[in-house]
Amino acid sequence: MIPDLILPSPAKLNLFLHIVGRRDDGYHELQTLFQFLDYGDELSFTLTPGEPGVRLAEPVPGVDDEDNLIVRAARALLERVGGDLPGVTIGITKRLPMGGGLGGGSSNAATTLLGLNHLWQLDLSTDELAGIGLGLGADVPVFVRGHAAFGEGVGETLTNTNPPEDWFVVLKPGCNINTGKIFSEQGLTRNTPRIKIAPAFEGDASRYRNDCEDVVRKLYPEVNQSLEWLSQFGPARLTGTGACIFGRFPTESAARIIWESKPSGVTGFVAKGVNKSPLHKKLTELK
Ligand SMILES: C[C@](O)(CO)[C@H](O)COP(=O)(O)OP(=O)(O)OC[C@H]1O[C@@H](n2ccc(N)nc2=O)[C@H](O)[C@@H]1O
Ligand SMILES: Nc1ncnc2c1ncn2[C@@H]1O[C@H](COP(=O)(O)OP(=O)(O)OP(=O)(O)O)[C@@H](O)[C@H]1O
Repeated sequence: MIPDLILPSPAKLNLFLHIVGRRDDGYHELQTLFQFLDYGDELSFTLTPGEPGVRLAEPVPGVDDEDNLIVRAARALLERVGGDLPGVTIGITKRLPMGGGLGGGSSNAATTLLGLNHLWQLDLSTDELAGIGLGLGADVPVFVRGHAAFGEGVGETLTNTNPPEDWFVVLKPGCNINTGKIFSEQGLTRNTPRIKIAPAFEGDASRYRNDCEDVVRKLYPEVNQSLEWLSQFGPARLTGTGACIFGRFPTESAARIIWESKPSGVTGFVAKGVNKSPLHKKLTELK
């Protein structure tokens, strides 16, 4: 069957990630710089008027359909709008590693919210969709809003910004990292001084860091080794709570030269940093 809509579900990088405090409910307050990559998963939406409800064309390996953020996003939207809507089957081409710090699941949730808002002609505002998204995960709102941003709170307070659109080598060390585990580590830095103004770009690499990096390096030697290798060519950093790491390069060819020389067995990809999400670019083209 030909899908009614095919949309990208891009990755994000945390160009830096500072932990500046902890809320009473245990969640950590962050200051982070989000940028999108022109690389990610793809979702396809096929309306099934004779068959109500939401279903996945195929399960994502290792994730129960009921827990899948795509299904949870669609159900949250249905709950918000009620009414009699045509059913939908959602297919996924998964390229982003799970537990990689690239926000794959969160991005899938955002693409589902925006895709169904479009297909079902719901006309919900971005604020409403970001609000529904926040209920699904802290990283969902930035994917719903679709612009590179300085994130505060748990990532829901977003100020648009325009970091340079450099090229990145993203490496996936051979381990999956559970976000909750890293945030519960005793040795985590939790008191980085707050930055007062949203940085226009990342600037001086030594001033901004990923506060999860030291803990992750100690717990996962694979991440430590990959960071040591990539940092030979310039500053290399962890995204989110890992496991992926990235190095930035001014041109595609510079990034590809490093990519071609990576140690055998290391996976990952080369992608461009973009300040407008590929999802929003596609939706604008459709309008
Ligand atoms: C690390 C980031 O990727 C940075 O963009 C995000 O903050 C993580 O967001 P996420 O994947 O949506 O994380 P969640 O699935 O909501 O959180 C998993 C667990 O990590 C802990 N957690 C998460 C985010 C946060 N700001 N503080 C936390 O302490 C909580 O124990 C939570 O139960
Ligand atoms: N559609 C989905 N795609 C990927 N993971 C999903 C999905 N739905 C639910 N999950 C669950 O979410 C977990 C985190 O996956 P995700 O790909 O978002 O990790 P991540 O890149 O580390 O995210 P973050 O950067 O937000 O911490 C997975 O281990 C999986 O159990």
